[in-house]
Amino acid sequence: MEHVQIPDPLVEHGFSASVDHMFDRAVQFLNLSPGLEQKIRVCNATYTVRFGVRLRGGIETFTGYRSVHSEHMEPVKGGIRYSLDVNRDEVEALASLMTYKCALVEAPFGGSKGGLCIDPRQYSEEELERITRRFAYELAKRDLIHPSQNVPAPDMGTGEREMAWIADQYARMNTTDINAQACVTGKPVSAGGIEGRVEATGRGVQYGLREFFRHPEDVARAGLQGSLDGKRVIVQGLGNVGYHAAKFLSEEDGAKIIAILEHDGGLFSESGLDVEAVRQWILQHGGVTGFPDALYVENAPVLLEEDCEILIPAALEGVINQHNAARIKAPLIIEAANGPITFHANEVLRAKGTVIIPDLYANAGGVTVSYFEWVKNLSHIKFGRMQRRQEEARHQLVVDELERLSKAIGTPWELSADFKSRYLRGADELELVRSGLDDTMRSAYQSIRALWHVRPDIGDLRTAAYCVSIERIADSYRSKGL
Ligand SMILES: NC(=O)c1ccc[n+]([C@@H]2O[C@H](COP(=O)([O-])OP(=O)(O)OC[C@H]3O[C@@H](n4cnc5c(N)ncnc54)[C@H](O)[C@@H]3O)[C@@H](O)[C@H]2O)c1
Repeated sequence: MEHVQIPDPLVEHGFSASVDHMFDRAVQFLNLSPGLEQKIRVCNATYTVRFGVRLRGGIETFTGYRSVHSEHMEPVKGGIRYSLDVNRDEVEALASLMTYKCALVEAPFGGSKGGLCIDPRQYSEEELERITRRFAYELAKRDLIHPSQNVPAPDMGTGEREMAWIADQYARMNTTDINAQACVTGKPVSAGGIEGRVEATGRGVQYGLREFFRHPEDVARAGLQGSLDGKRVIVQGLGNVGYHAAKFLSEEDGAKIIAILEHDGGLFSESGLDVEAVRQWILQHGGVTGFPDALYVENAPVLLEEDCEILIPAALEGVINQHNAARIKAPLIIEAANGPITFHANEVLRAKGTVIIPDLYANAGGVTVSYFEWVKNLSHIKFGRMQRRQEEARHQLVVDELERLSKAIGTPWELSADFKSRYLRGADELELVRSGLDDTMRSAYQSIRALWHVRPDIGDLRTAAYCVSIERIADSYRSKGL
């Protein structure tokens, strides 16, 4: 029994509209008052800023945004994107996805997102630093960058470098704020970041897929069987998220990356691509063109329609849409990017029985590890130091007891030095981050699949994920008030 009005394809243009339609489908299954539904759905505020920077003997004016979707928990959290396509609708859609994503993985944040209309490839590092610092200044003076109010992170076109500039800019403006480092996450480890943040979103995609493949009934719903080993995978976008996901899946799970789509074309190899070699080629040449060990396809988007078991869009939104959805052959799609499938395409794929692991779950690894980084910054203690001490103390007790028992039974023996050193060593920061991420991805998937199986009328993992998330946000409003 579904009451969702399928919008006219000719009027479904916006990214926000797509996210809202997905929200609307989910709330039908929840018992919320219309007022509360509306409160959760709408974007609270979007700030637009235009600022000038002296560059190359003249003045250049830039437009940037920071949108806050929901403050049911603070700080609000979400990346900053650098791209010429950035616009108000896009940041609002991305901010709402952040709200739902944080609730799903129980990261205690509201949702936000920012963007700057810029093609970063057109500027030198020095110019980018000046532009970034000025943008950060504009946002920070309105508390849109702030450790307890609004904490950005990397997104398309930005990374550790930009986050370090933002953190430094904020610290200079707030010299007495002892928590200044927590104003942004995704910083380099040497500047208050955390091990494992750079890989986190791609790592989360891998952990999410592993969890999916641990459930044969779920795998069967996609018409597949077995494990990730040998599965043919197509990846769109070999940036931060796509590269790490493709690398880990091929190196650690035996998946075969048969196609990579980039901004300047695509690569195809039935026997599998060497992800590291392609990445190095892109870093040196700015794109995939000319890569020697694969078939080059100029019209890359057609590769989305190739035969494979798993499709991983990890670049832009709206790439699977009303024009190509019917031709997508992959039985399983994991949305590493935000919003890669429009609402219409989602309808077509649902009807075909394609299983979609949705963005709000699939790429939540980034915000999960950002949360660890934020906590590390606020606690002013190396992440895991307390756990490590406790772990070492517990392990020492076991070793002592084993040695005491061996003497007591009169057959003295000694633990090898190798065993002792490995056993006594507490987990390091990277291990703790990875295990925390794995745990988060596993438990979030359990909560979604439980609903997917118990309520067949819900129909798909995306709707189930929205239901879990919206219900948690509603609970927060119910307990705390508006
Ligand atoms: N970085 C994170 O931690 C993070 C977290 C959650 C979600 N995401 C989402 O993941 C997606 C990718 O983000 P990222 O951080 O990897 O960005 P990125 O800038 O590191 O990489 C994006 C890649 O996509 C490629 N690309 C651009 N246009 C393309 C096109 N038309 N066709 C194919 N490839 C194209 C770029 O060349 C680049 O290699 C975005 O949707 C982002 O919102 C990122």
